[in-house]
Amino acid sequence: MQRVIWQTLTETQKQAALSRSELVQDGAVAESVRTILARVKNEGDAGLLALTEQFDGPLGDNWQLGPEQMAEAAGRLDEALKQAIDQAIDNIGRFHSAQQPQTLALNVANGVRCELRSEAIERVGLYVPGGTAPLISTVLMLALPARIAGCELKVMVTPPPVNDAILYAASRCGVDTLFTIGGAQAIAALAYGTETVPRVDKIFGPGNRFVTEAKTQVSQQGTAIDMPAGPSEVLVIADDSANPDFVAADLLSQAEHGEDSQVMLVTNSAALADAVEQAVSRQLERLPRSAVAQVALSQSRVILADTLEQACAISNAYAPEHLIVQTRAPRDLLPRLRAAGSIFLGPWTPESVGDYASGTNHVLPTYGAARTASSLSLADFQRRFTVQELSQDGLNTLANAVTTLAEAEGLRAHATAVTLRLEAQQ
Ligand SMILES: NC(=O)c1ccc[n+]([C@@H]2O[C@H](COP(=O)([O-])OP(=O)(O)OC[C@H]3O[C@@H](n4cnc5c(N)ncnc54)[C@H](O)[C@@H]3O)[C@@H](O)[C@H]2O)c1
Ligand SMILES: N[C@H](CO)Cc1c[nH]c[nH+]1
Ligand SMILES: [Zn+2]
Repeated sequence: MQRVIWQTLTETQKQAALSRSELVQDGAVAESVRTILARVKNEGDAGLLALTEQFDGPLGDNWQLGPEQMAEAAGRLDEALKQAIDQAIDNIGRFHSAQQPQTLALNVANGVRCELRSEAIERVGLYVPGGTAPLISTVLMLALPARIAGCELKVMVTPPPVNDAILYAASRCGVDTLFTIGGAQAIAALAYGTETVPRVDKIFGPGNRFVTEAKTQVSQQGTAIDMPAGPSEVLVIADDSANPDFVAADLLSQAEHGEDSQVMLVTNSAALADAVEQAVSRQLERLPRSAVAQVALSQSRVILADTLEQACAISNAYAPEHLIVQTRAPRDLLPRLRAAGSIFLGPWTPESVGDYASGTNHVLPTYGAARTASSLSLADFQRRFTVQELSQDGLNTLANAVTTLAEAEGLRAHATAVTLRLEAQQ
């Protein structure tokens, strides 16, 4: 990890220190994704299967699985893994069920009733990554809120080969159909539909650069998406009270996701920075995915700040997907933290708990989108709409305001829709 002293940097150097990994910003990805999307749009299943063979190997005939085939996986799965999935389902289910919105209804004036209602988005596509690791937990993060929201059709896609744990999780969360397809070609199939894959209204889920770019491109063509949820990121704010081994483990837990992951340490203690770097080297030796983590670390930074207040400002400027705070009084910093997908407070809250089982959603905005985008929640699977109903008295109360504003805008028909009704009362 490259070390920088914040106070000594010029503005340009500060921007460079907080830039995303070069692998994430590769311009060639957009071009190849455009070609992949066009091929699936024009050729349907044939294009989809050819692209799958090119990037993931031959598909075979059983690339579509229904509820019965998913349920069969339960019999083949290790009991301990089933229990872990079940415990995670309990907590994620609890946290997302509690997010159910109440219908809002009020009389804003006498005889003028306004309501705010929510209803589930009908057909949703759920992308579960599988290129480097089969993300069983992502099945839960997508399919549980979709089921709790009441989405009618839940189509899951994941790169081949699919394992029994993914099938079990999908079955427990009520997925209707699962296709063993991945990458940009799977996003294209969900957005445009093919002879076999149904077109959906909104696509959810994280993925690598190709998947995230594909989501961005189809969103510009009319298919809704959740957010840019790309390669994993974590920023740790720590002071000299932090345990360097804990900090190192948290940094490595995101670095091992992929070569384009990015991890940052911001600290006001040079001694802690030294200790964390040593701990990272020690822990790397025992990591099966050390080669991947090492590439991610080479694009990552240790930033020395003067104060914790400055550390918070640096974190806000970077807007990380995950933000871990390991300081003497982590909650005290919360009011200063303005931009992060999910925040983890204190030494006993590793980011991994949010990845798997605490109950919060691990699908989170990356690339700095946390400045304005939110972590995935039940609301993303629903649309809100308003209802209004006026009594005759209510219309009379509003008539003057509406006709005056309509005339001021030069929109006579708008005014007439009201005045006609006033005349009808006489
Ligand atoms: N932000 C979040 O909320 C969040 C959550 C979980 C995971 N993630 C991230 O999701 C990512 C998952 O990535 P992954 O690669 O493991 O799985 P993935 O399923 O996203 O991507 C694998 C697919 O990419 C396609 N692909 C690979 N190389 C290609 C190429 N050269 N050209 C075109 N297509 C190609 C293949 O079709 C393959 O099936 C990781 O970076 C992880 O950090 C993010
Ligand atoms: N950290 C990932 C989100 O960036 C989610 C995940 C799934 N499995 C392990 N981690
Ligand atoms: Zn993770």
